[in-house]
Amino acid sequence: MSKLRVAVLGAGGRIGSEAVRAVEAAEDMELVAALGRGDKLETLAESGAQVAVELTTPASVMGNLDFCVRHGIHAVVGTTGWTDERLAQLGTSLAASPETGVLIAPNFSIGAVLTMKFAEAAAPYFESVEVIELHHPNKVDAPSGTATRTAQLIAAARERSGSAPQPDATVTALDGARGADVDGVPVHAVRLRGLLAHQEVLLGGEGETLTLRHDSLHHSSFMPGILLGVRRVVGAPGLTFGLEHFLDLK
Ligand SMILES: NC(=O)C1=CN([C@@H]2O[C@H](COP(=O)(O)OP(=O)(O)OC[C@H]3O[C@@H](n4cnc5c(N)ncnc54)[C@H](OP(=O)(O)O)[C@@H]3O)[C@@H](O)[C@H]2O)C=CC1
Ligand SMILES: O=C(O)C1=N[C@H](C(=O)O)C[C@H](O)C1
Repeated sequence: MSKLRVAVLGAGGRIGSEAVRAVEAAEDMELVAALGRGDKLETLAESGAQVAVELTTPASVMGNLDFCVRHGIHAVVGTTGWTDERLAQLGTSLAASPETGVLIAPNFSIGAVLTMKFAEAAAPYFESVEVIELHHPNKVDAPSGTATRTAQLIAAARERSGSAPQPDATVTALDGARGADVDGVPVHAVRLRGLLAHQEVLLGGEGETLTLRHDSLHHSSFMPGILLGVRRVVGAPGLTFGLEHFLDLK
């Protein structure tokens, strides 16, 4: 069987460099390009890549994806910064290249995907829900893509089940004291030397709390998800948002 030809964009970065090693080690894949900032995207087209793994920055991702989609190169995207406007723009590009698949995964680690699922399931049963994400201090954005997605899933689940707005009688003396508001769910971002990528979902009801916590202790936690995404995206035209769609989760 021929190997999948894979390129990594952002190959010199924290997660990109780990992805390069993971693709090189995968028996069913061949690393055909490893691009950093300043490398010409034409190299990507010339490499014959079937799939590009996009792990750059929110400022670079749209241009890179536009190039990939125009050249019929499938993409597995971990880069953050997704807004409705950006997704609509990507949708327009994909409409012109309907065979091409793009997976955007706010988080590639199985534990983080499960935390999102559990939070979504639990949210309607508690009056209060807050999300705390904790990352290394070199992270470029806040809140994390994972926390934003988690809060969106929580809010949608509560809306579907007719949950009341969260109780909160606080009058804040300082802006930001209650975190960011993502669809009505408070999201707090911690940046701390020594951490990698962590998240807690705090749920509170009458006389009880439930805490869901996930810890990525090493960038290797994201690699099985990236490799799964590469294998599956070639058969999934259009946009897939969230790795859960490629997992057999009940
Ligand atoms: N979905 C997931 O599971 C995960 C997602 N992420 C996300 O991935 C992204 C990268 O994170 P991280 O590795 O920590 O960040 P880094 O800053 O370590 O890496 C980003 C890399 O991309 C390079 N780069 C920037 N622009 C381009 C470009 N146009 N073409 C090619 N390379 C480019 C940078 O080069 P230079 O240094 O020269 O600027 C840098 O080497 C972030 O958005 C992060 O949130 C991270 C971990 C897991
Ligand atoms: O920048 C990181 O490190 C991470 N970014 C992603 C995010 O913003 O959710 C995924 C993970 O949290 C690591």
